[in-house]
Amino acid sequence: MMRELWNSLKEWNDVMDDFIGSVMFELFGATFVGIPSASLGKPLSVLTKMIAGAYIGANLYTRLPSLLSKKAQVRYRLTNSFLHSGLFLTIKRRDIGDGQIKEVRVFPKINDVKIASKLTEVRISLPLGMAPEMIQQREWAFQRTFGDTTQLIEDSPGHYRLRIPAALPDSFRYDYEQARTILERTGGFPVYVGESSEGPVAINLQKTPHIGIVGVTGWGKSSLLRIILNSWLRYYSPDRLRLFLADLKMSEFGMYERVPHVEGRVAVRKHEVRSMLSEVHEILLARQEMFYNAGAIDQEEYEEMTGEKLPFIVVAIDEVAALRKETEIHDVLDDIAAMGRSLGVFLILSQQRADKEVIDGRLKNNLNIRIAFRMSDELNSRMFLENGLAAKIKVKGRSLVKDTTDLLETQTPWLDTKEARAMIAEIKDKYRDHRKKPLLVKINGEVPQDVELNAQDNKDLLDLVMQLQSSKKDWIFPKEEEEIS
Ligand SMILES: Nc1ncnc2c1ncn2[C@@H]1O[C@H](COP(=O)(O)OP(=O)(O)OP(=O)(O)O)[C@@H](O)[C@H]1O
Repeated sequence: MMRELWNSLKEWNDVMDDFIGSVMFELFGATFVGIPSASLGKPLSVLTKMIAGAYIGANLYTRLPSLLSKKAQVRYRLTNSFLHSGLFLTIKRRDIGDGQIKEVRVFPKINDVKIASKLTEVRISLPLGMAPEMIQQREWAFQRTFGDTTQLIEDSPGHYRLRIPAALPDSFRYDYEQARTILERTGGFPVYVGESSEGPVAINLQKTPHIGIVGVTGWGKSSLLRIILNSWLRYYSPDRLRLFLADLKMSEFGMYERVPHVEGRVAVRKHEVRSMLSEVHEILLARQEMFYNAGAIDQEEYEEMTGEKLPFIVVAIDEVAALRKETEIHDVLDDIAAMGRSLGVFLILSQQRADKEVIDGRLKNNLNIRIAFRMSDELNSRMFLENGLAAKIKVKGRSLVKDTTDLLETQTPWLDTKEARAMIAEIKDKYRDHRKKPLLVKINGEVPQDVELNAQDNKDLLDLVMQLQSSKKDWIFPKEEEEIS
């Protein structure tokens, strides 16, 4: 009871603070703090105070509604952050009262505040004589005031925009329709990565290829992989999407075994990953030749020229750090990272840390989409995102998504394993009789354009692939003189 009373008193006190601050701000603008009224010269003092009183009264009367508005609150909090971070110039002026020279502070000018349900934007311009670095080096102060994902953007020299995204909910359920809508709207080869305060987020992998997911254990990496894969499996047919999955923790990807979009078995041992990647490498080289022969520079152009749609190929590896000593594997990953975009082959690599002992610099540089859940410390976060914000994440499933330009705070919708399995069962059922085109069957160096397999052949081929993989052998192709019966 006492605590509640105390809390409401504190709340009231905060509101009053904000209110009084807003009044002062609205009346005197962002240009002056320190009003020199206390030291007014005797003869002028009464008169000036009367004028000031009348001015305050008139302003209060006309501006009261706007003083209580959210915009005024934003202005007040921003001015406060200018003040506390030292973002002002100190200039000398003559006091109108006593004629003495006094120091006054000149703050950046807040030109405009726009508040929408999902985003607040503030336009700021610098006063004459203020160096741009002064504001650029104080993004931290705005983040402290308005939240970690606040961004300062330079619109033109001396003119800045502060983007303040609305707060995200801590947890909400996965809704496929929401994912589908944004996948459709994004186009290319989109990946759905969660919800930001501005709505659902999808990124076109054809433009920004390869994803790195990092975060300490238990903060949402697997749950993100689940929503990425499940959204894709429902959105694409196996003729448009093929997955090569490796799960070195032997936990998350088990549920995707025998899904028609998934090639072979999920690799759980290093030698299985090696053999899986040698297959992907074959595909990479074959596509390279195929596109070259057709005179196409990438998958998009090849499809346009030939009218033939090829499947997007994704290699997803959960806990890639377990492979850090496997140079052969890393060579293939490097090749995919470097050439994969144009050939329609993409990587999703997930791990707990991002330092160079775990993932080499070249590979990391090619992971154009970086998604960080909570990270162990600022240094690690800086290495991955170029800022320390991921170490401050306090909500499970909350991540920072950085593509080549933007940094967005997102929340992964929650899809529990039971629901994910139910979705997968429906997908398996939907494609039960689907005749999947083999991704690549290399016979005597030829890549057949159209191989029709019936359901039994398809199953036999799949069983053979699985046998080969589980017997730890690499691909076996028939010798030149052998006939295929
Ligand atoms: N998007 C989310 N919304 C709500 N809760 C979540 C979300 N993501 C994760 N959690 C909570 O965090 C727990 C751990 O999540 P998850 O297994 O995805 O973490 P992880 O980073 O993959 O961990 P590990 O590396 O151990 O596999 C979940 O069981 C769930 O309770």
